[in-house]
Amino acid sequence: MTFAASPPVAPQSAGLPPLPTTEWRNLPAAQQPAWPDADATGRVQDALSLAPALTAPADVRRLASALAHVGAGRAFLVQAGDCAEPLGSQGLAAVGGKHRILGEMAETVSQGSGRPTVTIGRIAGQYAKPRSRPEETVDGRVLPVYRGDMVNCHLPDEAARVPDPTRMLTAYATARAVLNELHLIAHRTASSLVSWEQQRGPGQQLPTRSWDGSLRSVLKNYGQTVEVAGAWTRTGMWTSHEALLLDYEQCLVRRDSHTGEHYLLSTHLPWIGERTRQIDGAHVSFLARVANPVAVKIGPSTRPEDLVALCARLDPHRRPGRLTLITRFGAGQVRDVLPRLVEAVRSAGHDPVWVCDPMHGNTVTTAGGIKTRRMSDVLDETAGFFEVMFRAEQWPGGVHLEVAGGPVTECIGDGGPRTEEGLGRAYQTLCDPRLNDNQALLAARHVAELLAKG
Ligand SMILES: O=C[C@H](O)[C@H](O)COP(=O)(O)O
Ligand SMILES: C=C(OP(=O)(O)O)C(=O)O
Ligand SMILES: [Mn+2]
Repeated sequence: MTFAASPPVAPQSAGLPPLPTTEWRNLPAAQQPAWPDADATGRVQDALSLAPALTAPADVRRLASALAHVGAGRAFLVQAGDCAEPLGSQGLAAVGGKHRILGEMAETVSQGSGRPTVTIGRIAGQYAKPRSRPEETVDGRVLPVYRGDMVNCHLPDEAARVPDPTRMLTAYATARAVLNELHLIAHRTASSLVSWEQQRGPGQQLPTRSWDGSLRSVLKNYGQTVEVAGAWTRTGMWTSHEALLLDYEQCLVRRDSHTGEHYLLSTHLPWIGERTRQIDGAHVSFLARVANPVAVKIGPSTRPEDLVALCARLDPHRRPGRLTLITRFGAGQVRDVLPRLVEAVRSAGHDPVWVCDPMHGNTVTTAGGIKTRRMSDVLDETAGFFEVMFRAEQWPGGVHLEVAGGPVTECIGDGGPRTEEGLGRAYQTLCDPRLNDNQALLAARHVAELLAKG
């Protein structure tokens, strides 16, 4: 049996408010840049609106179906990648490392859970960043803050920090190239898996991970090898990013002529960030209207009644796989804050996918001004999330991590620098500190153990 053969998930958009509409343009939109030239921005938007979609509705629906299986406790989700992806050749060069580490993490988790792992990258679109403050001081100079490569440049220079709308075109082109690279990697991996499959001797274990997200690869709990080659012909992982920059995202909404639904085809899974999840804000209004599965980050200040309102707005028909809640409370708060939110959501009759982001509630700044995270906090918040979920008899659906896919030194602790002094060796992130390969696998093993225990 395969997930592909499972009953199809009902169209996500049945009963959703219609598109196209510009309603969200009249609503407050937090964290948007002030483009200096409205005409230039308009020309970029015209070009983007005519450009080919980056993802396909059928693939987006397949992800919704996979997430429905996660929600039902039949699979686990690993979502990971850069905090802020770089544009251009640098972005492209990072794809192989990301694909490799996500695959290894998924395999590790599957071995612990005995379940398939749905693998989603923070990739091919994670180019815009919300920030805590509009300005920062670098070497005594006050500068507008870096807002992601799609908006401005990270270099500490006044001119470089001016928002440039043509960056949206470069972002689109980079996302396209990254997706193409993911397809090529998936094809290569498919061929080698098929030949390995043909040569393998009796009793040899098949891999359990499902790189392509279709969950049709070799799944312990789902019977025999099924159409391995067919299953590996897509991207190798699903894509996701924070749908932050509405001037870009709204240009990539397309109507699916088969179903009449409107999809945001800049990605498979768009999410709303902690800083833009206002119930009456533009981001919620926008994503409430698209047929993709959607996610929302929720921080420690989330009130149960606000979360229930968000669930009602984003998933009024309570469709399996439609809504993912990504919790990011910090190791010190997860055990206090999460139980009431889980209870409120359950009592309101919603059944979202619950995912733990043990990174964003645990960011600290060193005395020298470097942003970092401690592995001990990352592992502790993950453990707290599992404890709370198991106690509430809810499936802990997945983890959401920032990983580099290389030997960076951005987070302190096991598998990386022991102290702050070691951070400078290979601190390369454009925004938040990411796990290196050792730390990412450590986090995956930790999850595997927690799953096996639970
Ligand atoms: O993830 C990226 C966010 O932009 C980040 O966590 C906020 O970072 P800041 O506090 O440095 O602005
Ligand atoms: C900004 C981010 O997260 P959050 O919205 O949870 O702060 C992020 O995921 O990079
Ligand atoms: Mn981040």
